[in-house]
Amino acid sequence: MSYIHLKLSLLDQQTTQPQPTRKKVLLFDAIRGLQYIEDYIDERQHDWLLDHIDKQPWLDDLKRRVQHYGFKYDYKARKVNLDMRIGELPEWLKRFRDKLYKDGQMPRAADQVIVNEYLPGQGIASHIDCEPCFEGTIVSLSLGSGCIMDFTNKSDKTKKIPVWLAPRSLVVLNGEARHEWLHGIAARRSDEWDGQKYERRRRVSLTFRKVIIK
Ligand SMILES: O=C(O)CCC(=O)C(=O)O
Ligand SMILES: [Fe+2]
Repeated sequence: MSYIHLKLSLLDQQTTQPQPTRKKVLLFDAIRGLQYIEDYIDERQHDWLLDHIDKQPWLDDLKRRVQHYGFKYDYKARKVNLDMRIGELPEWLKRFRDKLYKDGQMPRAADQVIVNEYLPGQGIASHIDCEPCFEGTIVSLSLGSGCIMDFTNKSDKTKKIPVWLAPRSLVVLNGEARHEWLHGIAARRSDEWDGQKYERRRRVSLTFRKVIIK
């Protein structure tokens, strides 16, 4: 991509999707334990992280591409154990793992990270992250495109709450948000937010977790 293209795509990003104006931390009355932090990382950190991710190999055994760090997660068996340990998180991820811990976003430092890539039209089915596999705090950092994540109440599926995830934002699931609500991203090419339609672009997310070793 040429410099001009890059500039244009950044400009495009600024004008076509809702952008964070100032640091905003949102708590949701309806979903206890859900926290949304805009501008969790700055643009330099965002680009640095994406750059590192794009230098690593991707797995494409799912509908979307993923990278697993620390431990491999078995989506079919919904399990993770010591046999699936890959090793320490790479240095470039440790920085953010440490930041999350120091900022108090995670009570224990993460030892597993999954990177998900979503091209326009791709999503992730509604789910609750494996409860016996991972501790009670799950954190997800968004890069690239914004998108809507839907939260659906586990015991009343008519309760569905959309949350806009802007690039560079952090979403933190604890308590009910972690255990009583499913989260998912619809597989579509655009999102409607505040009465406006936003075309999706490539989104990359990093989900930080602490594995429960039995
Ligand atoms: O893309 C995201 O922000 C969430 C990913 C997710 O829910 C997961 O990997 O379990
Ligand atoms: Fe999840």
